[in-house]
Amino acid sequence: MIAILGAGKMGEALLSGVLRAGRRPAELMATVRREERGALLRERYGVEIVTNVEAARTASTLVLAVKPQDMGTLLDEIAPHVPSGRLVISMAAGITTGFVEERLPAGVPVVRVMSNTPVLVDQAMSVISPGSHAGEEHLKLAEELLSPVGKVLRIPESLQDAATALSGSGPAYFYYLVEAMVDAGILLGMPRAAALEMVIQSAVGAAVMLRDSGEHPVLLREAVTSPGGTTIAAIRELEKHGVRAAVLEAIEAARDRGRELAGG
Ligand SMILES: NC(=O)C1=CN([C@@H]2O[C@H](COP(=O)(O)OP(=O)(O)OC[C@H]3O[C@@H](n4cnc5c(N)ncnc54)[C@H](O)[C@@H]3O)[C@@H](O)[C@H]2O)C=CC1
Ligand SMILES: O=C(O)[C@@H]1CCC=N1
Repeated sequence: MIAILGAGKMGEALLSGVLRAGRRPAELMATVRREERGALLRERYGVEIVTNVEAARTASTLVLAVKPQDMGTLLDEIAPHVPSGRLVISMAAGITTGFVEERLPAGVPVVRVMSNTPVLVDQAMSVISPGSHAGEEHLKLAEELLSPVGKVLRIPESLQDAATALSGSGPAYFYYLVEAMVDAGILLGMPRAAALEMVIQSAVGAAVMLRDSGEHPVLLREAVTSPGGTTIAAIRELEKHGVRAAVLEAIEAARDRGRELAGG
């Protein structure tokens, strides 16, 4: 039995993905804060909605999907009810396995995961790290849970905040770029719907080429950039406005914010 504690955006996305991957609703349970949310999840997925304490007592795998700021309260609530041998998977940004371990009974295996919203379309990037009591079998269980909804990569926990900044938040940066490009289309007099279609298809085409060609992104960009042509005129402006430096600083800021989150 897998329990998702705090089934909000990420928790629901994982729940739906696990069901798409073939698990039965009877193998899953979820917890929520608001009753209406529970009713909606029960109706949408047919899963049982239980209390955090019931989930902790019953499920063999507990997936903690509340916001980092709510993690301490949730752990204090479930700690007396988590029997040994349970696997605890934490999905929260910034929360270390040490933070979880010190609030749970000694020896509980904890795996830290950073996934992202493309879980919803089975294209997530999930990076996982073991806590001090998690072994190969626990990492395998986490991989089993996450691989049907995307790629899974093992990394040392020291890189988790960087992964959060890169791939956890990553989809937001691409959406932001798409928004800005559509605005540029509007500036140039393009109807919004047409601009959006062009930008989305260019993004999908570029993403599929990146994933499937095996070519380095620099080579793919160079192939678009004709001598004396249009693309280099745009690239010159991007360089002039320090877009690359802005990306480096933005992702570093996201990493630093992740480091602060466990502190509240
Ligand atoms: N949104 C994103 O793109 C990503 C989020 N994350 C992480 O996933 C976690 C969840 O994020 P979201 O799904 O975006 O947040 P969310 O706010 O949509 O979901 C959290 C849910 O937990 C519920 N909750 C809070 N305390 C509770 C408690 N004590 N018992 C039961 N339910 C409780 C809330 O009512 C809410 O529905 C966060 O820790 C975040 O850092 C990770 C990767 C990407
Ligand atoms: O913005 C956040 O804090 C969460 C973590 C990664 C993506 N969203």
